[in-house]
Amino acid sequence: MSPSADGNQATVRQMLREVLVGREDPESFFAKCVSVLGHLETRTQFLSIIKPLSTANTRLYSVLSSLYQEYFSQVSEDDELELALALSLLEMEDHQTSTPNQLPHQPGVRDNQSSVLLNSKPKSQGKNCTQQEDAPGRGKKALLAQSRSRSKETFPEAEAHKSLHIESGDNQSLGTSQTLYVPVSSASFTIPNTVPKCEQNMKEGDVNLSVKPRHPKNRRQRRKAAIQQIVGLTRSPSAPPPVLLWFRRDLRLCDNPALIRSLELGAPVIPVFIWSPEEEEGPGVTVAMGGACKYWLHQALSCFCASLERIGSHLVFLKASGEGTEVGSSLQTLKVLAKETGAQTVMANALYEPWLKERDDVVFSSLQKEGFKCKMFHSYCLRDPFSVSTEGVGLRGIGSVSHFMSCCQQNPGAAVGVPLDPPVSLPSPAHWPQGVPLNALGLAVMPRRKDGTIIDWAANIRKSWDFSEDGAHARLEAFLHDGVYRYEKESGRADAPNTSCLSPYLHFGQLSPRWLLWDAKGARCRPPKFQRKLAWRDLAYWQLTLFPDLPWESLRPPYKALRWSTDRSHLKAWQKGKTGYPLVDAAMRQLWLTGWMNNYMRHVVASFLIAYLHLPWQEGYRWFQDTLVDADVAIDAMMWQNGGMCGLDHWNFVMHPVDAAMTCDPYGSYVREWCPELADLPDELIHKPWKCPASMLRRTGVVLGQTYPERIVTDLEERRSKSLQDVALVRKQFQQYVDKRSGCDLVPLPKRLVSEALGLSHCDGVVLAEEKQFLLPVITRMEFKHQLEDPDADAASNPYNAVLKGYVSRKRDETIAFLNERDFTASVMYEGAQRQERLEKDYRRMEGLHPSPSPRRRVRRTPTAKDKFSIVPGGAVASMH
Ligand SMILES: Cc1cc2nc3c(=O)[nH]c(=O)nc-3n(C[C@H](O)[C@H](O)[C@H](O)COP(=O)(O)OP(=O)(O)OC[C@H]3O[C@@H](n4cnc5c(N)ncnc54)[C@H](O)[C@@H]3O)c2cc1C
Repeated sequence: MSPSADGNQATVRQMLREVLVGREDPESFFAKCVSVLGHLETRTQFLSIIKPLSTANTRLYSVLSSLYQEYFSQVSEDDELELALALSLLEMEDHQTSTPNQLPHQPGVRDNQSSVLLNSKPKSQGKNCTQQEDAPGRGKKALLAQSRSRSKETFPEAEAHKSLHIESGDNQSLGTSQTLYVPVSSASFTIPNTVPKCEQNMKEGDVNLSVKPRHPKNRRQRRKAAIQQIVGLTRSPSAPPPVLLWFRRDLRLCDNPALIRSLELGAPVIPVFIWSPEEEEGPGVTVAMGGACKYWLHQALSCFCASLERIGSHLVFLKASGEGTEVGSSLQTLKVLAKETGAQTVMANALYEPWLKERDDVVFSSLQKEGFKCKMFHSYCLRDPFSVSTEGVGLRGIGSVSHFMSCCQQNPGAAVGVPLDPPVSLPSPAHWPQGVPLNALGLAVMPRRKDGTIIDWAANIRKSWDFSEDGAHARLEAFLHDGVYRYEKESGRADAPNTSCLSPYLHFGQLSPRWLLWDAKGARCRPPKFQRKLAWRDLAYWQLTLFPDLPWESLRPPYKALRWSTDRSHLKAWQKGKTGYPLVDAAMRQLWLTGWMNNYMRHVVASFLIAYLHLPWQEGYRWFQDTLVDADVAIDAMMWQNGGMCGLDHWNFVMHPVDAAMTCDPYGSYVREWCPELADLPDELIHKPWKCPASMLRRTGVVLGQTYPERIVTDLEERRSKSLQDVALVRKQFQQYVDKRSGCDLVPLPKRLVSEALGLSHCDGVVLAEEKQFLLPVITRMEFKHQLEDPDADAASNPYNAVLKGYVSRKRDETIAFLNERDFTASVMYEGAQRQERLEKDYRRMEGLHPSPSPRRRVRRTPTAKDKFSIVPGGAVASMH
């Protein structure tokens, strides 16, 4: 086959995708196919091009093959030409017949909508058609081309909205066939709020304008009826039952596999959102949906419903219902909905919180038992966390992003694939089920004061964000044009928007990680550090699937016994941004007012809570879950566990509340924005107002303890030492969880990882039966290892003191950036070399040979510290009965 033929076929395949997503109708597709491939090639290749549909979408396949059969079974050239003519003129036909007088006036049809369409009819329409009718002597391709360009000219709204064809009527002669344009994004579809849900169907009523066929047995008519079924917009009793498209945290049109797949079924689609707080919350203390998140969800649902309305559909809101006193469940609600609508298929995109996955498994298996077809798609993470395996990589370094990426590289699983385009229309059911108004879900209920006035705590959040999918794409675009250029080195800056601010959109699935990855890869500036952030996100979900208790239980057993402070006043001060440390306060106020702060600031406030206030990490987690608009159980819990010293990956640093400002807010503008009472202090003192001379405070109107709080703790060094000593104490107390050889903490492994480590299949019963606990040495902060040797030493004398001092951290950032430059390949090669060394060492030991001198290695840590301990332990699994 020639390259150009290859290219043509690729074009045709691309066009076929448009048919699948409803952007093109089968007849136009076939006509274009003949035009692109030519008569002969269409005859020989068409059937093989559409062959995949014979299993994937049988209805579309049969329509296309009947189009093909019909076209090529025409014996006479005249017939062929007539068919081509008919195909090419489909867009003209409606204007011949759909005049107001000719339209049967059906109940429920809103004239104002149809009139928009009808008014746009060109005056010269009759003439155009006559010209077409005069054309039989001309070439088929020319005719098609001419017809297309004319229809664009005369019906610009059709082109603009990529209209669907809703066809009906006898096509024997051009004068009697009918095609109605259904604009999918025009104002003519706006439904007044006052129209009840059932009447909102009337927008679908436009479709009903189609005239009943006069010769139903006519061959072409039958074919068109089939097409109508494919597009799913007919109201005939034989229309396929609707599909329930269950939206959860995938509130988007772009790159939504469940949405596209349900469209491909060719049935009406009923998008539904079910609010079930009990299911969402799961076991333990997840605070899965805090106040800020619920508010975002409310707004996002409202925006998404509007997006669906623009493509001729809408979102049905439901509160989970139960039977009798039973707590409302999604399963029950779906069953009721299926009964009401006659739906036999349910589709959704998967969620990975273990309790939600369990709920989904129960829902789908129970529906399947009752004869429903159910399909779950994967799109929330780049990689399905349940499919990530440590096989071939081992457990060494588990918890770090490099280890996780190694696992993904070694066990690639399903390809990430190409993002899917959004559909331009969504077929609606004949009858919409009765939902509840969005407000009834109670997601954005504001408290009231005693006097009845509303406390609108979300006013600033509203000002700070655009909650729509378009808003997500606008942010992404803005970031890829600007912030991305500074991301590699300056993403820690609090005073400049150098990060993407996409986290809430990713959390609610308004932007898919795959879409983000593709755009980031396609951008002119492609910092590996940014792309690795998506791996961090996946890593968090992987950890949550392995350790479902992640949001409330410390992974390292000894740390559960740590002595924490119970000082509620300190906690309150931290939450309200009144600690007396301007950098911490600015961040906490930004969080309260906008629902967000950048990653660096999250580290600063987390370090302050844990290392200096000695408050348990769970308090920080819970506050974040309630106040962040991107609050994400998996990421938040992983980060707070790491910050709280008990996660898989110890942070090997502690942020100092003043020194950190040298990196993230060197000129004090961030503090000035969020703590305006300090705005007049000079740059060099704005982060430590307690050092200001009294005269300066007077001049700038700052009264410590009045206009700005006094520091709630002043003995920072002592508090750090105390924190270290507490850790040393519990590590001594629970020695069985400390690896004697390396000094690393030992973490009990979940069964899934044990099976992988032992090379067993996941469901192998042997490991489960033996009831053994397997312990793995994990990344451990170097200063803790040293402290174990000298438990009473103070933090300052610890050579591995983890506190970052201003510019040292920037240097560290640069070191890491430098290492990251080689990106993943480098770390994989490094890991590979290390594995090789280990094998060699084991071999020598077994053979009784002298150990070979170890080669010099690059160590990934703060360059100033001496390299006595390695933070990454060996990966041997020990077992305890
Ligand atoms: C204590 C603490 C708690 C956190 N809690 C959350 C949370 O609840 N929800 C949340 O989305 N992020 C959380 N993060 C991670 C990170 O701070 C935010 O994802 C980031 O600040 C969001 O801003 P951005 O979109 O501009 O990020 P960018 O730097 O532009 O990164 C792009 C995306 O990558 C992902 N990402 C970035 N950093 C991380 C990370 N460390 N771990 C996992 N994914 C990451 C996010 O989805 C983010 O939107 C937390 C970090 C800390 C230190």
